[in-house]
Amino acid sequence: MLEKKIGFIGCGNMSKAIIGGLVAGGLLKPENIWVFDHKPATNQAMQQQYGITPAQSAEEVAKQADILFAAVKPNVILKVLKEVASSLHKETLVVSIAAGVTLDSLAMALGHDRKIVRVMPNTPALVNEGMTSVTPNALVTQQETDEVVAIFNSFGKAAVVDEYLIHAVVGVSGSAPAYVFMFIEAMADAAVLGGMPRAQAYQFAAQAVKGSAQMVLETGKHPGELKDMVCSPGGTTIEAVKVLEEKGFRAAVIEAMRQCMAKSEALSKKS
Ligand SMILES: NC(=O)C1=CN([C@@H]2O[C@H](COP(=O)(O)OP(=O)(O)OC[C@H]3O[C@@H](n4cnc5c(N)ncnc54)[C@H](O)[C@@H]3O)[C@@H](O)[C@H]2O)C=CC1
Ligand SMILES: O=C(O)[C@@H]1CCC=N1
Repeated sequence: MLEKKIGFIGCGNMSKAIIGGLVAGGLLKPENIWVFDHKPATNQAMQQQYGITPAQSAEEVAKQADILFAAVKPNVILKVLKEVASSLHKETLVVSIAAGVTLDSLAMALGHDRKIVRVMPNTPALVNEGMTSVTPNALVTQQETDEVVAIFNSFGKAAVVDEYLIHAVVGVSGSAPAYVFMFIEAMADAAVLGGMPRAQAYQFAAQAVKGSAQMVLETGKHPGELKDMVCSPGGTTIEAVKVLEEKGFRAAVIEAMRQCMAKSEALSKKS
C-alpha cells in the first residue's frame, strides 16, 4: 500500500479511469485520493462512488498532494499549473497526462526546479487493463519513477519511455481504444447483418478482440503467424483477409496513426 496523498485537478474521462483503476487495484486508501474538478457535482459524485476526498479548490489539492495529477485538457493545463505552483511543496511530484504538452512547457509553468513526470495513459485503465507510458524529467529520482510506474501498473501495464516516443505512444495506445471500438462496432454490425441479435454481437466481437490480443501477449508468436493459424486453405477466413487487403485495411490503420502522431507532434510545438 502506498502511504502517499494523490491529488487530481480535473476529473473527466481520464481521471475517472485512473481513480477507478487505483481504487480497484487497492494500492491506495480512497480517502488519500484528493479531487478537484471545477464542476462541484463531479467532486460529489466521485466521493459517493469511490470514497475519495473532494477538495474545495485546485490550491487545496496542490497543498495536500505528494503526487499531483494535472488532468485537464491540454489548452488549459499550463494556466491551471501556474495558478497552483506556489501551493506545491518542494518535493511534490507533478504528473501531467495532457497530450502534446512537453516537459519543458510544464517546467516553464511550474518552475525549473520542479519534479515533473509526463504520462500517457488510456481509458482501459477503468477496467484494470490500461497501458501507460511514463517519462520523468531529470529531477525525478529512480524511486519516484518506480512509484509512478507502480501506480499505473496497479491497473494495467506501464513502461518508461523517452519523451520523443510519446507521439508513437499516443498513436498506439493513448488514442488506440477509439479505433479498436470502431473495429468492434463494425464487426458487430456485420454479425447483425448475419442475423445475430445486437447485444450478442457486441459480446462475440469484443471477446474475439480480447482473446486475440491475449494470444499476442501470451504466446510471443508473431501476429502474422497467429493470423495464418486461423486461415484454413480454401476456407472462410482467407476470403475475409483478401477483402481487407483489397480495401487497404493495413494502409488505413497506418495512415490514421501517422496522422494521429503528427497531430501529437504539432500540439507539442504549440504548447
Ligand atoms: N481521454 C483519453 O482517452 C485520454 C486523455 N488524455 C489527456 O487527459 C487530459 C484530460 O482528458 P479527458 O479526461 O478526456 O478530458 P475531460 O474533458 O473528460 O476532463 C477534463 C476535466 O477537467 C475539468 N476542468 C476543466 N478546467 C478545469 C479547471 N480549471 N480546474 C479544475 N477542473 C477543470 C472539466 O470539468 C473536466 O471534468 C487531456 O489533457 C488529454 O490530453 C490522455 C490520454 C488518454
Ligand atoms: O484525443 C486526445 O487528444 C487524447 C490524447 C490521447 C487520447 N485522447
